[in-house]
Amino acid sequence: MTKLVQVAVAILVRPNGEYLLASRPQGKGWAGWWEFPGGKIEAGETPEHALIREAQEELGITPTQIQPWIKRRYDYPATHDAEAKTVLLHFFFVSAWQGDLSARESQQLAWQHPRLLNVNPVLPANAPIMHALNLPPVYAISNLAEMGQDNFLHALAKQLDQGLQLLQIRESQLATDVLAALSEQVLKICANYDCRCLLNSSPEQALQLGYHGVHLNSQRLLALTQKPEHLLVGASCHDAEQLQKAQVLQLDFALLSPVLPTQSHPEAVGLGWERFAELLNGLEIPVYGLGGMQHEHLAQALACGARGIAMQRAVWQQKKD
Ligand SMILES: Nc1nc2c([nH]c(=O)n2[C@H]2C[C@H](O)[C@@H](COP(=O)(O)OP(=O)(O)OP(=O)(O)O)O2)c(=O)[nH]1
Ligand SMILES: [Mg+2]
Repeated sequence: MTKLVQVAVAILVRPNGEYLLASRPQGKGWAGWWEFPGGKIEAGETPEHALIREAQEELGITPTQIQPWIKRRYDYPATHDAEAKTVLLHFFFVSAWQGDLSARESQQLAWQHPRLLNVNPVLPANAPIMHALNLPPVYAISNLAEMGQDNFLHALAKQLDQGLQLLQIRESQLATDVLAALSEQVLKICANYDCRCLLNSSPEQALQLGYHGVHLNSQRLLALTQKPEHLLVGASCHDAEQLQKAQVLQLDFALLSPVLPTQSHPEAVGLGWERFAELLNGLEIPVYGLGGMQHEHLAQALACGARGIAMQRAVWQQKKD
């Protein structure tokens, strides 16, 4: 039996979304491969303590804002420079720290833009993590029925100014020509920002209207046999089977709902955080929680292993700091 190694891993994130990777120094197994700073949890240590100690040892900094994220198990085979082992990786986001960051173990350090990874190879256990980091923590969903078009476009401009990076236009009630006109306006506004837009519709219509992506409802997901090409693809899921399907088709992400009771579906009982975390456990596809979400639920969603939260109402209200 291979041994199980518990590891604390720090994803240092700058306000602009860039995160830090480090190369594994010579003399360690998998030398030269890129990873997040971190290391083994020692006997008697909590994962948080290990995270702080490793950040001090490897980078000379003390994390001051720590957010627990995904736990991930991975079996490493034996290689020329390392024995076989199973790791349980405890990932944390670190968004603030004290001290000047420096490479204390003669490792190379590289800040990475979430969508332009320019170092390689990255440790294989981290592949799904890199996919998740391609996506921002907040996914906004349009709500013209309640807001009207003018208010929506106004609120959209405000959110883009505040850093919104992922948007779903979900307006199936609109006539085709009205949807086309709205889409043109939305895509034009978003083109000035780093925001990707998905249309909740068929892949064909999303492509035809010039969207970056398509968001599939669960019916479309269940009918799908292959991931549509040339589009970012998300799908709405409500149970384990649908999440599995989204994962098998290697979609870019899934939405899981409703996490909490919501105005949109007053008859539905929310999954609750515990069940939400259970459904995400071991899943490799990034997932957003939807249903009753407010900005302040983000930390809880991350702690359940989600990539973030999706919002159709609270996101259009002014963000609280
Ligand atoms: N730090 C870190 N380790 C990772 C990541 N992904 C991943 O699979 N691992 C694995 C590689 C190693 O098998 C294990 C970390 O152990 P390590 O040997 O680097 O631990 P350490 O920094 O405490 O170093 P050491 O002095 O004990 O050798 O976790 C990652 O992103 N960061
Ligand atoms: Mg280390």
